[in-house]
Amino acid sequence: MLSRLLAHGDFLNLSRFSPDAVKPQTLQLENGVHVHIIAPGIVAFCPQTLNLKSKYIVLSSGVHGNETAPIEICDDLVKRLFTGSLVPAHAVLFQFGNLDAMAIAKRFTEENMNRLFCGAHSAGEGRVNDERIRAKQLEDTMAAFFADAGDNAEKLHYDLHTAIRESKNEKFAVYPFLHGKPYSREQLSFMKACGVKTILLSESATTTYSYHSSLNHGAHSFTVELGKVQPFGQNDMARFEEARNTLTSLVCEPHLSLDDDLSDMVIYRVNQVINKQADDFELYFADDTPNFMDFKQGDKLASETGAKYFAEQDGEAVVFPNANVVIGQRAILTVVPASLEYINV
Ligand SMILES: O=C(O)CCC(=O)N[C@@H](CCC(=O)O)C(=O)O
Ligand SMILES: [Zn+2]
Repeated sequence: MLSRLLAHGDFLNLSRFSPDAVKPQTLQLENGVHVHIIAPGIVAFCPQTLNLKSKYIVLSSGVHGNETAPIEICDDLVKRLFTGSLVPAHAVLFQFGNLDAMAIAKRFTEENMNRLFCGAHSAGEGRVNDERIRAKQLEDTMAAFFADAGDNAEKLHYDLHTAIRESKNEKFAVYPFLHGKPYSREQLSFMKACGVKTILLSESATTTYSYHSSLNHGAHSFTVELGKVQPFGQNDMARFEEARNTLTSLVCEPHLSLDDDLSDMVIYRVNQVINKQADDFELYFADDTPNFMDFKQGDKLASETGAKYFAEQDGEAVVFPNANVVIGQRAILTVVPASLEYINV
């Protein structure tokens, strides 16, 4: 395994197709970088020396198995770190989330992993499926990684996804609920440098991975949506060049110079979180309606036995509409325009 990893860095392929060969171990590359192989799909790289300015960065991808563009970006970074063509300036943990779902090119095998964080993996019936077990492993390995950071180091978590449908704003990020903590102007600049100029303020508690790391580790965290679901190898990676370059700089440059001009950022806040309550939940717009399609006040958005849902304001837009979620889960978010002043940055 080692010779293959050092020659090609194909950690993701090994993890996917020969997981038993991926044994936990720490090695040191010729350039002095320490590599901690933690489990299939989970690996950390640490520079030979860390200092008070070192960042602790978690890049998770593939929490949904068919969201391939970010998996390909992270696979490429991991390959270049293993083979020494990139040298990290900060500690970075890569987590390729749902290896089983990648194998079947599906969002998940049994249960949506991105609803299983903040300990939800162990609630109710407990860790009864592979997604629940893996969500706990992702949480545990993140906790161990951030524990090394101590209290003062900057902790970052970008949970990289792609949307199921087209989006009017192709790249966007969900800023998890901060419970009154300040929003970060620097983080918005970082998103902009990634080509992500649309930000959606969640403003409520969830059990997503980015909310978990924000709440429980005080990390600067985002769910980042890069384009639309495509099979492996079929992404137009040119569309994600800014994200790829900026993530590379984040990992490899001691200090990032970011453009502080946020005037072209588009900020939305969530207005309605519509959870599915009945089997007959139905959307009232076309299947190919893109994310951020806006409606007029009073337009009917969805219905199900016992409830009808309407746009409450002119310009209210839908994000992540999905009638096929399980009962109790989010079937639509609606968002309304907000501003930088609204979040005081
Ligand atoms: O396109 C969709 O419907 C879903 C894309 C996706 O996986 N989005 C994340 C967002 C998580 C968040 O709200 O922070 C998800 O639904 O898990
Ligand atoms: Zn996703």
